[in-house]
Amino acid sequence: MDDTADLLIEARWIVPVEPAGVTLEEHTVVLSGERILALLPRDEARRRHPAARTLALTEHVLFPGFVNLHAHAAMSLMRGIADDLPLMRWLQEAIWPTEGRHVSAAFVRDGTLLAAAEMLRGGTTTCNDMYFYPDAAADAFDQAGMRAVLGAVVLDFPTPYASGADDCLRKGLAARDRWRDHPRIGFTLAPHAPYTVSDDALQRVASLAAEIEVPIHIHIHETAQEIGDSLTQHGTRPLARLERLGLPGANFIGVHAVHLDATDIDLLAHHGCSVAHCPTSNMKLASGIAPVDALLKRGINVGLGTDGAASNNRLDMFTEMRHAALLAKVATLDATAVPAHTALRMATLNGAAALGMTDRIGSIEPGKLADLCAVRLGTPETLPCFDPVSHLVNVAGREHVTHVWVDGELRIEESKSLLHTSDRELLRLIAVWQTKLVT
Ligand SMILES: CSC[C@H]1O[C@@H](n2cnc3c(O)ncnc32)[C@H](O)[C@@H]1O
Ligand SMILES: [Zn+2]
Repeated sequence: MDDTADLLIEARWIVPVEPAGVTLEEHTVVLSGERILALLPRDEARRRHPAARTLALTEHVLFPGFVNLHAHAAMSLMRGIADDLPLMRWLQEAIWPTEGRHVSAAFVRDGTLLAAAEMLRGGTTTCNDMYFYPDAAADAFDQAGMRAVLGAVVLDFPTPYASGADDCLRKGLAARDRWRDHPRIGFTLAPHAPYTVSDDALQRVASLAAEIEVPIHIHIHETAQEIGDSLTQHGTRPLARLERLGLPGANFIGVHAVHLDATDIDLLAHHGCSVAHCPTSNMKLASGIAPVDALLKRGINVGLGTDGAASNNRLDMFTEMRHAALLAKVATLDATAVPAHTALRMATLNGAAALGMTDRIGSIEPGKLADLCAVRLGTPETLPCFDPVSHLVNVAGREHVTHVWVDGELRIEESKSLLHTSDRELLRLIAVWQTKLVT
């Protein structure tokens, strides 16, 4: 690594997330190109690196960019089209028919540009996405300058994207090949859910994921109906069926994981699986409350996701942290469940861990990539501030984000987007889609 310092970011507070529980005052993050060179007391950084540019964030907290561990970015074009429905009616009566009529590579590219703009403005620097046309989504994330992990989705029925599971895998692997050397784009295998993918296809996913060394990203145990249907159709709970087919392992990201009994939790812990907790989506679709406190106490890695904007209806990791913390307290009747520093770790380092990326992102440590977010805590509604981590979860929101870096590149400056696609052009694109979707 080149050790020429380019930029000194001096902040009132720095929360590196690792080591856990540490908040540094009057420190500096030293950047060299796309990497973090050092984390030093302010005066020492100035002394050691007198030639570097300096950015003084005098009333801000600096922390690692959020890792959104589960999203369907392009669904932002369907924000608000189907509120107040439970999951299966939401999918079958509203979402799948709309997807059937409108989803195309252009839809995914434009919808993902919209989502990336929203996520970056809210401090999210990495998105673990799952949607049709991952190649088009990768294009959009690349253009926005975000880091993304795209799911090579697998569904066992025909969609506008593919004729079935084999076609999905062929297209997903081709997309992965095209993006193989890109520094900010990665891939997972993403079977949609146990109830939409056959045993044969799931087995193929398990062996392929081991062969090409990518994570498996799948919705699991989202509703009580999913468990009941699986027992009727397969004679087992969904996770037990996936275990029989060889899917759970350290590379397994189970999304939602709401309806878990003791054997399910044992299984997740035994195989070293991760869970993507989506508290807002789980509340909005009335799916239930995931037993996050119990999962964390069993040592299971739990990250946070927004799900898509059609079931949330925002892509806002501040909201997810707050909902995760509050839901855990109300579910356990224990006010100590999911304290603020745990919620922040779930939204950053735990997401990176689920994706196998802790060597690169998720915390502010020398050698890691400079994916960073600054939040201003100097406004009347954020003062006084005794603990900036408590404020990030309980007080601040995405409206307080001022600066966001991805790979050391400034993407949001003084709350203004520096995106490749101008705000005006993006709004024009979205207006065209809105008209199409209602006709
Ligand atoms: C295979 S692409 C993604 C597919 O999943 C649908 N979807 C979005 N949110 C959820 C959810 O919470 N549970 C299950 N399926 C979901 C989306 O509409 C696409 O069809
Ligand atoms: Zn989802």
